[in-house]
Parts: sequence; C-alpha cells; structure tokens
Amino acid sequence: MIPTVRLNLSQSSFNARDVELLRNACKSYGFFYLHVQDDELKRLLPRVFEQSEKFFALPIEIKKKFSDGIMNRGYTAMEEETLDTEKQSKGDTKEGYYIAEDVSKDDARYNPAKLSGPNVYPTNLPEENLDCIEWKRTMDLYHSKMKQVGNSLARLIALALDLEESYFDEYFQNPLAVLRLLHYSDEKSDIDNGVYGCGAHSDYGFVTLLATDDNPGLQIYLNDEWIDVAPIGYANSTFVVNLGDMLERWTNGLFKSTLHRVIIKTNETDDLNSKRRRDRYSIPFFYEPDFDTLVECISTCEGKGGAKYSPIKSGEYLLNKYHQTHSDFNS
Ligand SMILES: O=C(O)CCC(=O)C(=O)O
Ligand SMILES: [Fe+2]
Repeated sequence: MIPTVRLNLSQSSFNARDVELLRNACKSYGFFYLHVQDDELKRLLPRVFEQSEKFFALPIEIKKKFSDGIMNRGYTAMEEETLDTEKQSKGDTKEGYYIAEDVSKDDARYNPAKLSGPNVYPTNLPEENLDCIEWKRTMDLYHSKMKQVGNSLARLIALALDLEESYFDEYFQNPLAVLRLLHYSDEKSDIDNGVYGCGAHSDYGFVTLLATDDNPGLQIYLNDEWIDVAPIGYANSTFVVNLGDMLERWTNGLFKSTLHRVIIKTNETDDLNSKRRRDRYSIPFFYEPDFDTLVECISTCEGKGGAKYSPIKSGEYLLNKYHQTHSDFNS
C-alpha cells in the first residue's frame, strides 16, 4: 500500500515522479519504502546484519560491558526501553545497540552534553565469537553511508515541500545520526496484557530509515487502525522510511510523524513442519538535525491558521525523549 520511492546515490538530480510520490506518501502516511541504488550499500547491508546477529549471540554478561548510559551508546538490554509507558506492562521485548558519529576526546566537536563523543565498540573478544575489528569497520562504514543517504533524502524532501533543494543542508552540518541494531526476542506479543516487541510511538527526529530482515512485525496506525507493513528484507537495499516529529513540526503537520509499533506473532507452536522461524532483526537509522537546530514552522507551511506547534530545540527534544523511554539513560 505504501509507495516505493527511488533514490540513486550517484545521480545529482531527482526524478519528478519520485518527488511527487514522496510528497503524497509524506502527507498521507508518513511512511514509504525507499529503494536506494548504490552498489556499496547493497554489498554492505548483509554484512551489517551478519555482524549484528553475531554480537547479540554473545552471553548477556559480555554484552552488558559495552554500554555508555551517559551518551546513550552501545548495548541496551531486553526490556530496558519502554516506548509506550501507558500501555506497556513491561519494556520492549528487544535488545539494541546504539552507534553514532565516533567523535574522540581530542576532536573539536567533542561535547558529551550535546551527545557528541566516542562510540562504544566491542573489544577483546575471542575472534571466533566476534571479530571486533571487522565489526567496527562494518558499522562505521554503514553509518557513514547512511549519512550520505540521509543527506540525499533531505534534499528530496525539500523538493517535495517546494523548497530549494539545499534548504535543510544548514541544519545537518553535524547531524545527530544514530544507527541502532535491534534484536527482538521470540516472546509473543500480548496486546491485552501490555507485552509488545516495541510499544506504539512516533519517532522523534527528521527521518528514520529502517532496514529489516524478512520477518513481519511492524505496524502503523492509519485511520484508527493498525496496518501491517510488509517486511521488505534488506537484500535489495530497500528501507522502510518514516518521518519523525521534527519534520512534522517543521511542516506544520503537513508531513506526518505516524505512530508505529512492533508486534511479534511467533511462538514455539509456529508451523512445526517448516523450519522454526528466526528471531526478528532490524536496524533503524535515525537522521536528526544538529543539536542546536531550532525547529520551527517553515514559513511556506504556515497557511492561514498559523503555526500549530511551538518551536523546539532538536537536541533538547531528543534528550527529553531518551529520558522518558530509557531506564538506563542517565545523562
Ligand atoms: O524494528 C522495527 O521495525 C521498528 C523499530 C522502531 O520503530 C524504532 O526503533 O523506532
Ligand atoms: Fe520507531
């Protein structure tokens, strides 16, 4: 149902049809598939998922070592995050790993109060369990490639708003660009009892580009109904993209930041004749404007009714949301 927009990273201009598709999808659903044409990305995606699975397969006491609750980097355990505090009886049945821009302490951009600092990477593990060098290389490469995709998508979004293609560039000089590896446990979601893979929420920032495996689970809330989003699988470099709250605020509600959640439907009694279904793995990439960006209604979106939302600061908005949802976040 949601359309597929195309983006070719090696081309500098965009196709008018894609601009139109994107505009309609952003207004109606706040969600679309994005097929990104880029050979390096296509080769990289299976490796990123492979390395992600290898990490999550490690024992919990090892995984827990690689975490920084101040900068919100590295490992977050099963049920640590609760995205819908009203409806959930326990945390999301998923574990995760945050990777952002790796900024060393001697870098001029180092500023932990503004979430700019070093990543946490797995280290000192037996190579047969995890090749830490390869792991870091793969994740850093993917993070950098996804920033390029985010930058290009921001330009396409500007065109869809009838703005200059470069309109958003100034707000993404040091974007809060965060990759999050996710692994859902096989615990079946139980809506009546508040058990969710991931509770209902809207994303906080500009756009999220989600790579998933072939497992279903993602649902979006449209016209008072929860609708399944068919998993696209990462093999052909297609992402499920959704818009976040900041873009909704920037556009005065013209572009939607839509509620979504993850429902895990499997359990031990799943089709015993076929091979047991694998756990679900997904990797959202959150592309958000610079920490100090003031997000306020774009003048051409104001319309007759005026601005519906008060201006917010990008970084403050994110920090607030992290505090509300993460029990281990203590910045
Ligand atoms: O795993 C998914 O399909 C969605 C995850 C998500 O919505 C999020 O992390 O914000
Ligand atoms: Fe989300």
